[in-house]
Amino acid sequence: MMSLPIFYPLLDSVEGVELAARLGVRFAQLRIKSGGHETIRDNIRQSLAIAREANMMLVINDHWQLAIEEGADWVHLGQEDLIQADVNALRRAGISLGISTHSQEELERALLLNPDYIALGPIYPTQTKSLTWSAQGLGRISEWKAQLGQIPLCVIGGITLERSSAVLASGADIIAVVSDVSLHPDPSERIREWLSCYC
Ligand SMILES: Cc1ncc(COP(=O)(O)OP(=O)(O)O)c(N)n1
Ligand SMILES: Cc1ncsc1CCOP(=O)(O)O
Ligand SMILES: [Mg+2]
Repeated sequence: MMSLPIFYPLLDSVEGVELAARLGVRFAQLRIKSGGHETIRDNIRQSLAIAREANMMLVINDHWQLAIEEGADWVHLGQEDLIQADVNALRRAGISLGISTHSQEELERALLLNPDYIALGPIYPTQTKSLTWSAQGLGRISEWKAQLGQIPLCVIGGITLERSSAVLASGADIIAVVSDVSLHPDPSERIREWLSCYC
């Protein structure tokens, strides 16, 4: 299993992808939650072109069909996305797959799909997404890690640079962040700070 970068920002626009690529981020996600089909396609196409040029791995969230059509290398799917998704079609297209999990049952279901990373969240309370799951806490990270073998463990939810050492010490391999970058008064500076800790 390939080793993936620690810092994994989730971005909601082509501009965000452009900024991350320019600053040297190596692994990022395009997470667009609204907009028409063709607008989303256009955003995916532009973002993939920017990422390719910068040699940045870009994960497409949710839009697995567009990801196949636009030649993406990575897709992230949640449990509800998996109900509709054709994972075999993703595999035939050579696409690597990250899957969200929040419970033991979801983890067992996700592992059957041979994922390229497993995400666990929310580790801490988050304002970014309304979830029925409460904060998992650091103990769950170690529990997940013990079951994953070589599969990288990505953690998400309320994680800040200040909390990063604790989640890594608990067994996380990858740290996904939204608001620690997007709500920072200076997102470029925050990305630089993350990269100075985890290049
Ligand atoms: C790295 C990572 N982890 C979790 C998620 C959440 O996926 P999902 O549960 O499908 O929710 P949405 O992001 O689609 O709202 C993620 N996108 N990335
Ligand atoms: C999409 C998602 N899935 C679980 S928590 C979360 C949001 C993470 O955002 P933040 O880093 O701002 O807490
Ligand atoms: Mg989703």
